[in-house]
Amino acid sequence: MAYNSIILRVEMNHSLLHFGDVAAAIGQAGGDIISIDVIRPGQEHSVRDITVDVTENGESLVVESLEKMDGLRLVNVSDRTFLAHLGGKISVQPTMAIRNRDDLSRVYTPGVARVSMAIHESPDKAYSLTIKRNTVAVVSDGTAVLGLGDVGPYAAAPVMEGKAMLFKQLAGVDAFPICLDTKDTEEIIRTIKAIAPIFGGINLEDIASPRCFEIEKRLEEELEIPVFHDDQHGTAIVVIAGILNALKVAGKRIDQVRVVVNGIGAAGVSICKMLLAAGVRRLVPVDRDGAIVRGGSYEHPMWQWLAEQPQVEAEPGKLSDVIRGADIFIGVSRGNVLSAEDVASMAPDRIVFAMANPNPEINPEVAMPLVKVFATGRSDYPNQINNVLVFPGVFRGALDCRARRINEPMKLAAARAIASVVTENELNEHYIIPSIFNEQVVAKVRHAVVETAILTGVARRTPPDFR
Ligand SMILES: NC(=O)C1=CN([C@@H]2O[C@H](COP(=O)(O)OP(=O)(O)OC[C@H]3O[C@@H](n4cnc5c(N)ncnc54)[C@H](O)[C@@H]3O)[C@@H](O)[C@H]2O)C=CC1
Ligand SMILES: CC(=O)C(=O)O
Ligand SMILES: [Mg+2]
Repeated sequence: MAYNSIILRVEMNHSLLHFGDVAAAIGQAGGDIISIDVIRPGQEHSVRDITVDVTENGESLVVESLEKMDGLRLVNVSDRTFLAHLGGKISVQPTMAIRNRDDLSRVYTPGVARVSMAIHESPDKAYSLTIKRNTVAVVSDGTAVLGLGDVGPYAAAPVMEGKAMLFKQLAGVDAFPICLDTKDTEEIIRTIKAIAPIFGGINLEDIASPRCFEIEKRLEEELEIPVFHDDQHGTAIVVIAGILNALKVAGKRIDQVRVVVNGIGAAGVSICKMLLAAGVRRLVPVDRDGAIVRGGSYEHPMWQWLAEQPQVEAEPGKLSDVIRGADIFIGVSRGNVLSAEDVASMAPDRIVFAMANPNPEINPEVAMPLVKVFATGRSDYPNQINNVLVFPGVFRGALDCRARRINEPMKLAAARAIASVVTENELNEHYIIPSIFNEQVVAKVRHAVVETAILTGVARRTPPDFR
């Protein structure tokens, strides 16, 4: 069950009610009291902040029940999630203070001019003398934000700020959100190329398909820094990591399972490609109109590519037809598109990854009793399959070895590294993927990425710990 956390500021008249009455009313309305802070004590009146977890639609029930109470005034209701966003979630900090004119003349004019000329003469020095070596742009046009769809660049910003926080906290990478007010492929490419000089890497985020494929391909060809579409490759890498471990739990082999991938957009295409590279022999890609079949003809270039792969099944049908007998369902589509009957029709010891955000393809409470292994993209259930396990370590590694690009062997190595964090002894149906707070994740992904970049010749520098 998903929860929101709210803070209720209440003023109580003690001649008419006690705190126990208020706590009971909150409990009866479905709220779970987490903490109580006395803001203003008093014999006759007091003011308290009560922090309460409520179900996604439960806030109004709690508020209504308190509003009905004699002797209680509800001063304010605040949502802790919104409070965490006030003023945005990141800021820029200088690396030194400017305390006097001497400092000023070194970090700014006239001293800075010598540094500019040094970079002008030798552009590579941008890596040692500017923020380039540790800075990534998180770029979105706001057209496929989580599973919310085309909500625009302003609404995309909180998600991109969140990604920037995670880059910094988990991997020490300085990431900056760039939300573009254009949906034009050429303009997006031109803009990213124009801002690239200050960045050591480009993380594309929540850009709708199919334009995301062209944007990434062109930028990879035309820029000398790594470009990585997180929703495609970050997601595919973490899915492969999860599948490798889930198959061990289910006692199945990757070359023997039948896999249904629902939602063949940015994430779905990349997942399908990586599943094929990892050895899947029976694949059923499904989008809104049903299965994408071998031999079919499609306008979408990546669907056409899928239709030409020998491992893709030729049988047409809607999701509820083609899911019958499948060993694995991977959803990267929309919330609530998979029914309990669909899941029950799959093969025994089935694996379901329902990864649409924020609402998975099926309610976890409904699905969990029906499957061997269940995972979502969310942090409030076991087995969080989320690309946050990937992008911090991948960019840490790519920046440290100054990789020109992030190639397929580097992605597969990252997936294996994530899977390896869960040891054979620890592995079980509720623990197939490590937590994002497990410190080994970034370290192992970084190591795998650097090692493979060096082996495949895309590294332009060998980090000291690899010499
Ligand atoms: N857990 C994680 O780490 C990640 C989760 N996601 C989630 O996956 C979903 C898709 O993300 P993207 O690929 O970036 O979006 P996208 O917009 O590129 O692709 C979504 C695809 O789903 C299809 N679709 C929509 N409704 C469908 C239905 N009822 N049945 C079958 N297909 C349907 C669309 O036609 C489209 O092809 C979103 O909910 C997103 O939040 C995406 C990336 C990472
Ligand atoms: C996690 C993520 O990147 C998404 O849901 O779009
Ligand atoms: Mg995303």
